[in-house]
Amino acid sequence: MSFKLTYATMFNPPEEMHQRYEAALAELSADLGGRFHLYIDGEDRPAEAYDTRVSPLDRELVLGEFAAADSADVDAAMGAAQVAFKGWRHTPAAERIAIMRRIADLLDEEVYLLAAALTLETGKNRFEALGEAQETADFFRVYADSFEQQGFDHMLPNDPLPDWTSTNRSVMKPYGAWVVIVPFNFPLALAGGPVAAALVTGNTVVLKGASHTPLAGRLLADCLHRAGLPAGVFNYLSGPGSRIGDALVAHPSTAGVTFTGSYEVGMRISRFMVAGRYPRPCIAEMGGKNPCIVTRNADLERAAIGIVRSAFGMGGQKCSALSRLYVHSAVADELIARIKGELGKLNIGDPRQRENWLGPVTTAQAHANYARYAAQLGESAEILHGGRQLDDCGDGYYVEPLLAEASLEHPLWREEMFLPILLLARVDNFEQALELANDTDLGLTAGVYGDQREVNQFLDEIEAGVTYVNRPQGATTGAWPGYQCFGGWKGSGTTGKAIGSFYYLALYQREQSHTIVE
Ligand SMILES: NC(=O)c1ccc[n+]([C@@H]2O[C@H](COP(=O)([O-])OP(=O)(O)OC[C@H]3O[C@@H](n4cnc5c(N)ncnc54)[C@H](O)[C@@H]3O)[C@@H](O)[C@H]2O)c1
Ligand SMILES: N[C@@H](CCC=O)C(=O)O
Repeated sequence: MSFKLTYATMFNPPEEMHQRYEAALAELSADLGGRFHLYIDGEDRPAEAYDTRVSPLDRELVLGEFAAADSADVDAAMGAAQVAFKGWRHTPAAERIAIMRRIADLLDEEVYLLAAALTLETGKNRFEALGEAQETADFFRVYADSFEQQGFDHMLPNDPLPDWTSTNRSVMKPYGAWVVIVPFNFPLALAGGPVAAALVTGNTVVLKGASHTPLAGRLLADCLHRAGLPAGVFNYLSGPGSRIGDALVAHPSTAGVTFTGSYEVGMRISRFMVAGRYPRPCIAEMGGKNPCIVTRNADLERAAIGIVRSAFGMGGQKCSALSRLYVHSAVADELIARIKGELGKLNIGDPRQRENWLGPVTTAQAHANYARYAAQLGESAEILHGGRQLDDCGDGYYVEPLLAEASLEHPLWREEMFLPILLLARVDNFEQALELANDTDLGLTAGVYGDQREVNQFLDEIEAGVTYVNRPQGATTGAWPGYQCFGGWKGSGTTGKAIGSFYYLALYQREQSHTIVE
C-alpha cells in the first residue's frame, strides 16, 4: 500500500485498512479477559494484586485483569534496569539502532492489532487508533535515524599549544535507568516515543503504563521482548500513579524521568527531580489549553472543518485539542453556523462501527466531569450545541460535542477540561485575539485562520510550541514524528525542545569533554 497514514491524512484511508482493522478487532475481541502481568528483567512477573478493567465502549466488556505493581515491584524493575545499564550503554550504537529498527518493523506488523486494542481501551475511532499505532512505529524509526545521523561525538580543535599535542572532543553519554510515565490518552505512542529515545541513546528503561489504559503498554512490552532486547534493558509496570509514582520517581536508581500528563502531576515530579542531593533530568510534557483565532479574512469553510476535528476529535482528549476559539465579530455568526453544520454530519457511537467518528470518552471520571461542566455552562454561558450524556449509544461513556459562547471572564477559559467542549468568544480585532490566545500559563499548540499579514504576526508573537496556519486537517492537532516537532512552551513543557525534533535525543544524554595530552 503506498498510502502513508498520519494524523493529517487519516480521514479517508484505503478500503484495505478498514478490512484489516476489522479482522484484527474480531481476533482481539475473541481473546479478551485474560491476566496481564508485569514485565521485569526479561520475564513476566506476577503481582500481588490485579485491577479488572472494562472498556469505555461498553462497561460489560472486560478487557482483562492488569497487575497493580507495588513498591517491591518498583525495586525489582529499577534494580534490573540499573544492572542492565552497563551492558546496554557499551552495546555498539549500530547494534542499538538496528534493534530500534527491528522494533519498528515488529510494530508495523502488529499495527492493526495494536489499533484494535487502542479502540477497545481508550474509545478512539479506527483512524485515530491506527494513527497512534503507526506513530509508535515511526517514533522508533525516527529516533534510530536521528541518532545515527547526529552521532553525538565531535572532535574539537586542538589547544593552541606550540610544544604539545592536546586533542579535544565532546561526547554524549546516557544517564542510566530512565523512568517513562504515560498518560491515558496516547498509551502506546507516548510510551513508545520516550522509550525509543531513551533506549537508542543507551539508557535502560522502566515504563509505567497509564493507570486507566495499561493494555497498550503491555502490548508494547511484548513487542520489545520479541525484538530480543537483553533482559533488564526494558521493564514494564502497570498500576496507579498514586500507588507507585512516588516510589519510582524517588528511587535511588532513577537517573531521569520522561513524564507525559497533566500540569499538576508534571510540576510535582519536576520539582521533586531537582530537590534531591543533586538535580536529575526531567522531561515533562504537560497539559494544553489551546487557542485558535479566526479573523475576518479567514476561509471559514477550512476553519470550520479544522476546528471541529481539533476540538472534538477523540472526544477532545488530546493535549493538543482546541478548547479556546476567538473569532472576529464580523464573521462569528457565519462560523458558528458552519461549525454546527459540520457537527450535524458527525456520527457518535461505538467506534468499532466504521460510520462512527466520535466514540466515548475514556474514563468514568471524564464522563462525570462532562455532566458537571455542561451544567456549569448551562447556567453561566450560552450553549450553542450539545451538552448531553448519550445513553442511547450503549453502556459506555458517550457524550455530545459541546460548543458554548462564554464571556471572557468565565473560569473555564483557564481550565483544561480534556473533553469535547469548546468555548467561543467574539473579538473586535486580531490584536485582541492574539493577546487572549497568549493569556494562559500553558503553551502547547495554537492555530490561526487569516490572511498573510495576520499569519506573519501570529507566527511572530504566539506563545506556543506547535502552530498551525489555515489548516483544515486540524486547527491545533495532528503532529506526526518526522513532519511536525511537538513540544510545549511555558507550563506545557519543561525543556523548550520538542518530541520528534533534532534536539530531542540530546535530552537523554549528558555531555563530557575529553582533553587528552600526548
Ligand atoms: N504535552 C503532551 O505531549 C501531552 C500528551 C498527552 C497528554 N498530555 C496531558 O496529559 C493529561 C491527561 O492524561 P492523564 O489524565 O493520564 O494525566 P495524569 O497527570 O493524571 O497522569 C499521567 C501519568 O502520571 C501518573 N501519575 C499520577 N500521579 C503520579 C505521581 N504522583 N507520580 C508519578 N506518576 C504519577 C499516572 O498514573 C499516569 O500514568 C492532560 O493534561 C493532557 O494535556 C500531555
Ligand atoms: N500528537 C497528538 C497529541 C498528543 C497529545 O495528547 C497531536 O499532535 O494531536
